[in-house]
Amino acid sequence: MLTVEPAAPLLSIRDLSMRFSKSRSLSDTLAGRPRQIVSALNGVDLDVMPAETLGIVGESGCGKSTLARCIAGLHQPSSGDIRFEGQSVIGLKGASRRAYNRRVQMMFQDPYTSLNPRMTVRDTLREAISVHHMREGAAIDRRIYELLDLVRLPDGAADKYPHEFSGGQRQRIGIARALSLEPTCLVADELVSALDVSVQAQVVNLLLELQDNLGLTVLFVAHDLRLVRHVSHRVAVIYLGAIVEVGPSEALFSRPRHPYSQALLAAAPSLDPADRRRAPALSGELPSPLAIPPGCPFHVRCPHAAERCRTEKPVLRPVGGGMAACHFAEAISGA
Ligand SMILES: Nc1ncnc2c1ncn2[C@@H]1O[C@H](COP(=O)(O)OP(=O)(O)OP(=O)(O)O)[C@@H](O)[C@H]1O
Repeated sequence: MLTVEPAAPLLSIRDLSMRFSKSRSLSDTLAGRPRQIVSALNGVDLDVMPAETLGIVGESGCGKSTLARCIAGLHQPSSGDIRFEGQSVIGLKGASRRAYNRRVQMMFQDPYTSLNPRMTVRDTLREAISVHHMREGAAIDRRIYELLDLVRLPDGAADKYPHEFSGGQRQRIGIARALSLEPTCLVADELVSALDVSVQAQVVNLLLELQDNLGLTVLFVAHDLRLVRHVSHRVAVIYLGAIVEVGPSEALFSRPRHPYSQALLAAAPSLDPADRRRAPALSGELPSPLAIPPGCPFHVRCPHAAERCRTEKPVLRPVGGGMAACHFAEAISGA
């Protein structure tokens, strides 16, 4: 019988932690108080499959951007491993670091701040293409028009400056610049949250089309759960710097297994009212990442917390068709 091997992950993240040391106020310094440590990521385990769109959701301050930046090589994690096509990328230097940086491209909320206002689109794209020696001579100009076509901008856009474009068009230029390096993976951190809703849909649909046509892997970090549901094949839910649930998008949105995912979805005004009836919306404040609760980090806000949750940290384990880090996931989600 023919057996089909499951595809190997493009990115494999294991026990990834990122600690920042908080800058001290003058009075703390004078009093000789030590610097405080912010645990932005606390043992993230996550696989990202080739050509999938993986949504990353969680409350503000849960560590979404820090995770995105670690994956894109903009932060050096404090511990743990990130493997790309099976090879660790931690501590990469020189040509191998440049090759990784080319293949994993980060895109930001406001490309205006990352586009040089004194450079035309042509110069911006030419610079990106030349730095990585992707093309030479006349092939660079041909590639510039190809890229503009890919992001649905007219040829005339090449000789304009960033301020001559709308927010949505600038976001397209940001995407074209990322694509100019022929990446394997795009990391989109709140890519469209600064845009009007109608423009958001256009940019997101363009991203979906490119993802499909070019076989890109996309990490889609966003607050807007409806948007995440629309674009993602799978979704990872992050809480206080750890993944608490990951699974196929439709399954996760229709039947979340972790009480945090249940509460997060219940709190989202835009989702199906049937989802909202499932669980009470989030209560209490997000604990400070300076002092993460022991045991299950969610127990202080969890309506189902039991004694075990206060002492024993749950591991991410298979539940239903996905994974959840809750001792009682089956009982509370009726699995
Ligand atoms: N450079 C830094 N120095 C100190 N603390 C940081 C730094 N970057 C992030 N943090 C802290 O790490 C935690 C996680 O931040 P992060 O920006 O990753 O969260 P987030 O989920 O992306 O939030 P948001 O949705 O608001 O962007 C927060 O407490 C934040 O204050």
